[in-house]
Amino acid sequence: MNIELIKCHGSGNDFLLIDEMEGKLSFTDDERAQLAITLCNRKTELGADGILFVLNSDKSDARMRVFNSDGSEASMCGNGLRCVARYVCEKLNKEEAVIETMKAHLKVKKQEDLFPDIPTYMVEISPVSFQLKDLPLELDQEKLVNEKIERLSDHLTFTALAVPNPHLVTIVKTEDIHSDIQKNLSEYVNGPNPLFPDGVNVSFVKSLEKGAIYVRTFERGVGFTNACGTAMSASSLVTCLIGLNEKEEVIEVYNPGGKVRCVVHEADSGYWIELIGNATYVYRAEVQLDEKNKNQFEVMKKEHFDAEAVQYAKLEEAAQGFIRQYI
Ligand SMILES: N[C@H](CCC[C@H](N)C(=O)O)C(=O)O
Repeated sequence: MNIELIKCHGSGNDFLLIDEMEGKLSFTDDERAQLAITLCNRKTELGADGILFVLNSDKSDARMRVFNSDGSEASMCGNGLRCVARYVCEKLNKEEAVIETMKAHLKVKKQEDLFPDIPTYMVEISPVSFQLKDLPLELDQEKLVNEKIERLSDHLTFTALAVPNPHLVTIVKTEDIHSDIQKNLSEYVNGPNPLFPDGVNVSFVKSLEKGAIYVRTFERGVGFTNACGTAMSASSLVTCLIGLNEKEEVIEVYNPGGKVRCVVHEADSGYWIELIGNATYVYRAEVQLDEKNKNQFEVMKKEHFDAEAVQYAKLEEAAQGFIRQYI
């Protein structure tokens, strides 16, 4: 079977985008999970943090399903949704669209370039819940906002929220950003444990200055990634809750892969976050799957988007330069 795909990234969080809208391709959920495990393997010619499947939607312009590199499906992916937003808007020749995701139909919209010649999109991150049952987090309380979890740390305080995928966020000092604490804690809560039966994305956040934060995330189903869009959105909201930043104001969110912008909103229906950042194409490829062995494939063609790589490298260099002043 031949599959055409686009390797893309949002702030260095990279994905393989596969279009199932044309009807030439249609996979079962098991096949999607197996494709994610096989094609995201970084020991192959491809490799990525996950796969974005773009499908038709009865009610919206398109539908996104996201599978982590371990084959698990997530309810949401912020960086991936920006890549899907670009793909669908360009396909339908629109400046904005609505994309169906597992828990919501979300607005997406082309934005002014975040940096010269870098395709930039805004995506809506919602619904947001602080109910521990929505992660789930097994604690005998309704919410966890800036509180200790003794089993995880004797000095860190955490906030748990679903956007709607599950996030655990802690505001740390510089020394904790580079320590093994995050790796050890994240591997525990994403293995067999009494707290997070479905695992959780774990973010360590450093406040750089008013309106600027740094977020490093260990992603459920992946591990450490260059960035996690839902985590940066969740982290921005947490910094507003604890008074480091303001709702309705732009927060520059730096990460190991570059930077994005978040704006936290509070509506009658609850919080939602605007996540604004790049949607960069890396290459277009044609892959031939081995019919007999689902773990084997051959890359028949690969065409790189060289100009986009050059432009994104400039953004990344500028972001790293800013970060180095603080961390
Ligand atoms: N690993 C996440 C899904 C991908 C989210 C991330 N890549 C983003 O940009 O939000 C989870 O299992 O909840």
